[in-house]
Amino acid sequence: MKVAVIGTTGYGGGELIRILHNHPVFNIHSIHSSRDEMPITDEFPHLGNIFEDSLKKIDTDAIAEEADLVFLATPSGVSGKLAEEFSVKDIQVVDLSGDLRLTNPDDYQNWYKHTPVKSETLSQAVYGLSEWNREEIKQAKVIANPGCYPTATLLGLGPVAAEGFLDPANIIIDAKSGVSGAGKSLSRTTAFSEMNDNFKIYKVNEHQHIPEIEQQLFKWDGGLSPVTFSTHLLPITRGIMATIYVKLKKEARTSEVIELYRETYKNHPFVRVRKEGQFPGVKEVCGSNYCDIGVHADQRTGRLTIVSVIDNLMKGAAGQAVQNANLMNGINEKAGLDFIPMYP
Ligand SMILES: NC(=O)C1=CN([C@@H]2O[C@H](COP(=O)(O)OP(=O)(O)OC[C@H]3O[C@@H](n4cnc5c(N)ncnc54)[C@H](OP(=O)(O)O)[C@@H]3O)[C@@H](O)[C@H]2O)C=CC1
Ligand SMILES: CC(=O)N[C@@H](CCC(=O)OP(=O)(O)O)C(=O)O
Repeated sequence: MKVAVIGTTGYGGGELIRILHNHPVFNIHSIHSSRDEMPITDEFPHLGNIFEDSLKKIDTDAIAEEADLVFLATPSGVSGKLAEEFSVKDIQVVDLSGDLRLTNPDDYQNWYKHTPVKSETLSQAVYGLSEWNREEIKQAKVIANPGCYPTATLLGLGPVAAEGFLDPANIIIDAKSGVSGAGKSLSRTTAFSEMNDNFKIYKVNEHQHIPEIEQQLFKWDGGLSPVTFSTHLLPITRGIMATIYVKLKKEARTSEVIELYRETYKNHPFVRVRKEGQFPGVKEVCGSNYCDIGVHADQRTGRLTIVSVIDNLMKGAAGQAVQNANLMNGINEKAGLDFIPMYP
């Protein structure tokens, strides 16, 4: 199958090339940029002698005519416009941005401060949380690939939320991300001297991933209340850790919760649940599509601590995008993604 990538020169786009280069079914047919045509190696020298195609202009008619599937690794605001054009053409779309994730356009306007996409496009988009929406993804033509923080958070909360076990008003998500989560554009916050040897909270109670997390949580359990969600910048390149504190409606032992998580994810190869007493670190998933989860039920406070880690560029972006493209096309979910994490 022929695939095209737009936004190829970004971190998510670069990661798509790394995955797709070895994919058994998808062939990279064309790569695109909003800038002048140039070899991809001018932007990404690490691809030298491996993948040296030239970037082409973004012509949506030509792309849809030649390719079977397009990945949009473009910023919010840009992706939505492209998705509107592609959604009426004969091509599958996987969008890595936040433009198609929120079903309520007012939420999108409020949290992203951009004009929402047309309702005809939005209604085609299926939320691509692969482990929880598999059957819908298999039928989809347009995928809204989940955000990096929502992926870690929702995979961590899913088993207890979907069973209706959560005490509604006590959900606190303390999340931390590596700097590549912010993309490659220069900014004061991500400058070396600001970020190195530092640890900062940002977008306090106003992060754009809050409505995305709540949208899925409320789908699992309509009785839940708004969540507290905090984001921090870690002085590392890749990785997200979401440490989640919840209360369950009835007391449970750690071993019982682990059993629930293992049962829930038993047919999902990319989620690994740690044994009692063990918790994952971000390095244990780095460069891979895995989400690793550890849990502990504190008998003293009655709270459950859930720790969920992913690589933001893989399971949090390009990896899950390819996983969804696999599902959409009836290909083995692990195709192109069967990497052992880079360790140490
Ligand atoms: N980084 C991460 O961990 C995650 C990112 N995402 C989302 O994935 C998308 C890509 O993120 P990321 O790769 O980090 O971002 P980057 O900033 O690293 O790259 C984005 C790319 O988009 C292209 N672009 C910018 N403006 C335009 C435009 N007007 N028209 C067409 N293309 C444009 C640029 O390529 P060029 O200049 O060549 O056109 C740029 O390289 C974003 O929507 C982001 O929110 C989602 C989950 C995690
Ligand atoms: C570390 C860091 O800055 N991360 C970014 C993630 C942005 C992102 O992925 O944006 P959408 O999913 O909304 O498109 C942030 O917190 O805004």
